[in-house]
Amino acid sequence: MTHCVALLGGSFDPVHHGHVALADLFVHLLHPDELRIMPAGQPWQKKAGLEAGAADRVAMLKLAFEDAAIKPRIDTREIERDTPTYTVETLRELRAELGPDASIVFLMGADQLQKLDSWVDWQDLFGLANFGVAARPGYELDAAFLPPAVARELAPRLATPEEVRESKAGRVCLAHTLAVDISATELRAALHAGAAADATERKKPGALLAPQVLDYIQQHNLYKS
Ligand SMILES: Nc1ncnc2c1ncn2[C@@H]1O[C@H](COP(=O)(O)OP(=O)(O)OP(=O)(O)O)[C@@H](O)[C@H]1O
Ligand SMILES: O=C(O)c1ccc[n+]([C@@H]2O[C@H](COP(=O)([O-])O)[C@@H](O)[C@H]2O)c1
Repeated sequence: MTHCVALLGGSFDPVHHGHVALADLFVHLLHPDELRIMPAGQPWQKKAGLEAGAADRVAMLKLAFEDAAIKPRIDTREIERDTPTYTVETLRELRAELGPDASIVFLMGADQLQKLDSWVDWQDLFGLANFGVAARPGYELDAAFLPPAVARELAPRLATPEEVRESKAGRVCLAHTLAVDISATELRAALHAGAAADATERKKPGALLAPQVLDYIQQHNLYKS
């Protein structure tokens, strides 16, 4: 059986139930040998920058995934790099480390697929890894709603989870069943609003992330002011 590594990259500012559900879904679909979580160092498309520091984002990831079906390795290489975070660079490194035969599956939500053609050297990504893309409320997975260049690139690559698991790169599995309407943007806003959130229609932070992560945020005074 092919050695399979599922990889979830993200800003995780902070990690929330949507991230854990996305990773869990693909662990169940792919049965990977390894799950890696890769916090971005300098996610260049997030123009406003990140609010929490790298050490806090890593600490929160460890807490959020402590009960996961497969205990992930938190891979900090993108944080240690002092240049903007380009996935193509990370996947080149990983391919060199894992060898030509490993199945690498980069996981993402539908919002990222919608703008995949804005990623640096995006067409090279398919030579390096497979992709597992999950539905996300507010974003379409259907080809008719994707940028035409992305839809064209995807069409011949669509595959079942079993095919992706046994393929080293170039295949894409779409998972339509995820429906977690949570974003870190909304979560940061709820945390900043604090007690005021109780008096509004806003969802409470406790509904959006793991209790141990919320405790960490409160103990370390993150997302205040
Ligand atoms: N609710 C969700 N459902 C499906 N995928 C998600 C969800 N939230 C995040 N993801 C995916 O997880 C990865 C990392 O996301 P990220 O850390 O940027 O969180 P975010 O909630 O999108 O953050 P922000 O609101 O700050 O943009 C991305 O591939 C993103 O598509
Ligand atoms: O390589 C790129 O140009 C690129 C552009 C946008 C996003 N990404 C990656 O996609 C993942 C999710 O990004 P984000 O912004 O939703 O946290 C994370 O691993 C980013 O490094 C990568």
